Amino acid sequence: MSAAPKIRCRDLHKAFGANQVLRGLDLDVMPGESVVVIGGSGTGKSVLLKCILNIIRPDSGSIQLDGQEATKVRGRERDAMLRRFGMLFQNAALFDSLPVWKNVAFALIESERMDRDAAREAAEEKLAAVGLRNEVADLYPAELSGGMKKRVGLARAIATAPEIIFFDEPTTGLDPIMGDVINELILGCVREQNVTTLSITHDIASARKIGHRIAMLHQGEIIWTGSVAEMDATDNPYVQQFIHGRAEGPIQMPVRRL
Ligand SMILES: Nc1ncnc2c1ncn2[C@@H]1O[C@H](COP(=O)(O)OP(=O)(O)OP(=O)(O)O)[C@@H](O)[C@H]1O
Repeated sequence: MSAAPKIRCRDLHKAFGANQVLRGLDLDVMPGESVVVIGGSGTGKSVLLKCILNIIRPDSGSIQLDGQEATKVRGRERDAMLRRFGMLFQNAALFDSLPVWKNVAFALIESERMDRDAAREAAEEKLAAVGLRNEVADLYPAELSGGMKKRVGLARAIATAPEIIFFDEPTTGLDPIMGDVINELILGCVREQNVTTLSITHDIASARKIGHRIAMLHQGEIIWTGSVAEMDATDNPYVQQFIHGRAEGPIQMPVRRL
């Protein structure tokens, strides 16, 4: 691994009104590294991804991609930056009105102006890479199971051969076996395409499998980071509570007692 991070976040702050979500967040993701951000519901994991994707503008702080400040780019420069990313959304976010192959080839057709035949061929190749047969190419998203939708979402995320892929809850809503199939596919993509990935998940089994490094987000900051083995060995009470899913501990969930 080279010494310069692919993604470098420093002292990120983001509030929505009185709700201080990010409060001085620092995070580095090295080239070819797979980092998984864990943390409770509403801690700001999605806000962090959206800040890096330049969908939400942080109030202050810096986000650098290969050393280039990402928070300031606008217009075409921003579009060019976004094209370097692939994204697998939590609900796969497929276009219901388009057949599977057009969903997969969407960016190839729209941004890269690939002709129809070449785009179809590329889509079928990516579908095969995620274990889906050609017959699926002409189906519509409504005809797919949740696991198939995730695979199609993954095929779309890798279609443009991005340098960085974001995975937003890649296994949520899937049974453990299909969840593991998706984890394996993610690992395969990371290995074969040498991409850098940043994932957010509640699923500790998934984090263990796909993460070279785990980063725990709590109260707007990354409070702990380390390998899976270090996560298991740490006596950090926040990490321990989270990975063991205990209600009791330093992390207080805002629940109303009846
Ligand atoms: N566009 C927005 N406008 C106002 N508040 C927002 C907006 N986006 C997020 N928030 C708030 O920011 C906080 C963090 O939300 P976020 O979606 O990042 O949480 P999360 O860690 O991804 O949670 P989960 O694991 O439940 O998906 C929440 O309190 C949420 O209400």
